[in-house]
Amino acid sequence: MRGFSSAELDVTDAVAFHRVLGRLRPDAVINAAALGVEASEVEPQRAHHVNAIAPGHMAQACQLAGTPFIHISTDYVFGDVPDRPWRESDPVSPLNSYGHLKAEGEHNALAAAGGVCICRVAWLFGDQKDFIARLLQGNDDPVRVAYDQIGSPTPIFHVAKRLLELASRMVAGDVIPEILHLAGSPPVSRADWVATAFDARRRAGKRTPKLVPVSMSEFGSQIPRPSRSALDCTLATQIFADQLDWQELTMRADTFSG
Ligand SMILES: NC(=O)C1=CN([C@@H]2O[C@H](COP(=O)(O)OP(=O)(O)OC[C@H]3O[C@@H](n4cnc5c(N)ncnc54)[C@H](OP(=O)(O)O)[C@@H]3O)[C@@H](O)[C@H]2O)C=CC1
Ligand SMILES: Cc1cn([C@H]2C[C@H](O)[C@@H](COP(=O)(O)OP(=O)(O)O[C@H]3O[C@@H](C)C(=O)[C@@H](O)[C@H]3O)O2)c(=O)[nH]c1=O
Repeated sequence: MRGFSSAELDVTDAVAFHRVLGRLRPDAVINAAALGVEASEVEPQRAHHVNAIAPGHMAQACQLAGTPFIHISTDYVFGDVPDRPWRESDPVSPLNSYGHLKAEGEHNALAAAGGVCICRVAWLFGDQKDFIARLLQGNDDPVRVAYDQIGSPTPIFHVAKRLLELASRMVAGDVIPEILHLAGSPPVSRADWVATAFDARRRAGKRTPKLVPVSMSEFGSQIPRPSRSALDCTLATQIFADQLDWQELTMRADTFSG
């Protein structure tokens, strides 16, 4: 497996991508490059190139080379409406620039080529830079966490393994859905997710701040976020034996630093 930083390969540079593809002849390409929620508001043009345009030309180049292409997308392509987890077949309904650009990136990748799988993940954790790790690295005590944002926390290393397995299956010629939800189950509020981690840390005798559940509106962010973006991952259980469980890893005291 070979990973690239943006300095080694700028995904917005179609010629450079084509050259690397020709030189390395990879079995498959997984594109995780993106600008996040804040950056997509602050640097809209760069975000448009990375999040929306690049997936299209990468998919096209991969198809020409006969290389399966997996593109990582997000729960934030969805908005607020249904009171159930979002299915792959639901139309996108993004609320912020990041969500709009990621939705455009999905569309461009699928329009450009076959041999593409869009994998939507959500609320990634387990790299010591995630939401809970950041709460623990800060000095706030108590920490205030939204009880009214419901989503699908997704363990990074477990989802990475599934992405590699998916890539192998695409290489083997298996039929894979064009869009696949690969996120943690069951749906949970941000506050309950954090409470699960904090309760386990407390039991393990680790320093743990007090948790105060608050509403999303208390953060007064200028950037709208979906209050219900949990992903229905039923389709993935037809490919992988079980669901991705966020609870076990959230309760492991060494998952989050601090
Ligand atoms: N974090 C989360 O909770 C979620 C993330 N996702 C998706 O997962 C993927 C990874 O997100 P996350 O780990 O949060 O993001 P990070 O911001 O941690 O990483 C994004 C990566 O994109 C790279 N990148 C940015 N611009 C370019 C470019 N022009 N060319 C090449 N690489 C570039 C960066 O490389 P470098 O550092 O070298 O500049 C960085 O490694 C994204 O597609 C995101 O949309 C989806 C749902 C949830
Ligand atoms: C700082 C803070 C935020 N919040 C809430 C407000 C808001 O709803 C949310 C914002 O947290 P974050 O900044 O981690 O979340 P955000 O940038 O919205 O996270 C997203 O990242 C992108 C890349 C994705 O694709 C999404 O799946 C999701 O993981 O958390 C709290 O509850 N407590 C806090 O102390």
